Amino acid sequence: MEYLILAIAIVVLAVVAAGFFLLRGRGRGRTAPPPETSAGGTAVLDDDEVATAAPPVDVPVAPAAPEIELPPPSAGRLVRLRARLSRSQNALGKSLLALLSRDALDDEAWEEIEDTLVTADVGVVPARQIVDDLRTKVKVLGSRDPVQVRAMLKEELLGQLGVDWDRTLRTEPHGNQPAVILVVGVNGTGKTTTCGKLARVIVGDGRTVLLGAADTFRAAAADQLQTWGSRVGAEVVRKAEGTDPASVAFEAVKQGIAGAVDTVIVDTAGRLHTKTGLMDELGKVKRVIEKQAQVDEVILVLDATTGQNGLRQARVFAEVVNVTGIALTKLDGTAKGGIVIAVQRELGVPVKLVGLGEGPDDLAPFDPDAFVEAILGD
Ligand SMILES: Nc1nc2c(ncn2[C@@H]2O[C@H](COP(=O)(O)OP(=O)(O)OP(=O)(O)O)[C@@H](O)[C@H]2O)c(=O)[nH]1
Repeated sequence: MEYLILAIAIVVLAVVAAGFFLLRGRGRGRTAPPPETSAGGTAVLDDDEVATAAPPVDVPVAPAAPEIELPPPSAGRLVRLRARLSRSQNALGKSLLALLSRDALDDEAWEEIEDTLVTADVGVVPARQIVDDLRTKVKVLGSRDPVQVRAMLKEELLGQLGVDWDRTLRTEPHGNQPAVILVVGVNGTGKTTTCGKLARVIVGDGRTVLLGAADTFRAAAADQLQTWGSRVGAEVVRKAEGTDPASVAFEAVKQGIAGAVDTVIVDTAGRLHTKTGLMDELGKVKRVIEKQAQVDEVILVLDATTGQNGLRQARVFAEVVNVTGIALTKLDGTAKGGIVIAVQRELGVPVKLVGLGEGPDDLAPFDPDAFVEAILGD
């Protein structure tokens, strides 16, 4: 009996002990799990914590500095743009070659050749001279195979374009002064665009440029120039609309000297109502620049699509300022490439630059050989 009571007591004790340990174990399972971490080790906050966390702070982002572009150098530009030149001028070369290759080169054929040249804006006098020269050459040549005819025409066109002109654009600083380029021309010819493209050519050649927005007639012209300048890191000097253009030109050259810039390009207005006003203004701009530095180039911008009208404008500008070179724009938009011959003859100054499109790098130094090759095709 005593044994039975002892056994029951042991069983009761065992059950009580088991119950105690069981309850303890469950309580432990209810303790908060350790916080999870994201892959980066940052604690992931639960909803309550999110509600009490500090609100996100807007960190001010500095405006991105405009990216400075590095345009291609001047060398080889016309070769790169040759396709564009061929597209616009090839028809002229093709018809001249076809006419010159005819079996019978009678008076009628020569007249057609002359007409083709006049239609391409070569000008009446140069067209007649080209025909006379070609007639003599054909007589000397005797037989005419296509290769000979092409070589003969190339020689004649090169002679008319003038291979001996100095077409160097003086953009290099001298002494401790920058080169100064004054850009003149009627509004709409592509003057401001040419200033911007020229800045790219010079920067592409490894030099520094400052642009002077002396076309104070139109605020948009200065804005346009500013956009061109900022793309290549060129400083732009501008003043309020209506300011005396000469004061802008003066300031631009002054800053160019102070900043040891290589080249200062000054854009001018062309929209003046009287020729006298235009003369006075351009003359003053030039004189004021010359108080501090020499003007190395006066570039006249002409729109190739305006033909004889453009030549008339050219004459007016040439009377006002001593033009040292011509920038012929929009040559991609006309088949009348003969204007190069006409304008050089008219003004007695060389075409130094040609515009072949609206793209920022569609301005090239003029090279007669590449030009004639593009006209004649392969
Ligand atoms: N197709 C073609 N368009 C050109 C060329 N050069 C300039 N242009 C365009 O001609 C238009 C007139 O150019 P601007 O530079 O504004 O003319 P602007 O003479 O300076 O006139 P303002 O700015 O009023 O002084 C623009 O749409 C140019 O993109 C070129 O070589 N080919």
